[in-house]
Amino acid sequence: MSGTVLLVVAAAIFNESGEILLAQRPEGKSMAGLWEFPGGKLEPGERPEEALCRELKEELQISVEPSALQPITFASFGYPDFHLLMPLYEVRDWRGELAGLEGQEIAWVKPAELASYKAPPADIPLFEELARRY
Ligand SMILES: Nc1nc2c([nH]c(=O)n2[C@@H]2O[C@H](COP(=O)(O)OP(=O)(O)OP(=O)(O)O)[C@@H](O)[C@H]2O)c(=O)[nH]1
Ligand SMILES: [Mg+2]
Repeated sequence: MSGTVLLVVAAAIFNESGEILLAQRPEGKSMAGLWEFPGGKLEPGERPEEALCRELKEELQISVEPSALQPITFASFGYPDFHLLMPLYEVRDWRGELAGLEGQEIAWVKPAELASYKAPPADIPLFEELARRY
């Protein structure tokens, strides 16, 4: 059994070619080097959509309207020290120049090629679902 439930919000950002953005977790964070969806934890009092828009601004410099977040699916995964609950939202519209602001590498990946990126275990079923759906 893992401990407390941690709510993390994440985005599948699609470009006009239908590729999805993955970001590489920076050195010094847990699971450094693995490829993941941009996003993060909620701050106290935040709504999930509000938190995701804030994270996308902080991590990628883009402005996204909460109304532009479309729910796709979610991850529910037991890590040794917490249980991750992570809704994944589709994002196709944003303002601003997209750039990795935390020194993270980014990649635009065709849905069918997601599986070749090394990712946190919680993300594997999400990669499979995206490859099926898009
Ligand atoms: N953002 C994000 N986090 C994920 C994914 N998959 C996954 O297991 N996680 C886990 O969710 C947790 C929180 O994510 P995070 O580190 O991005 O949180 P954060 O942006 O608030 O960063 P911080 O901890 O530096 O404040 C981490 O333990 C992370 O490993 C994913 O695809 N995207
Ligand atoms: Mg984050």
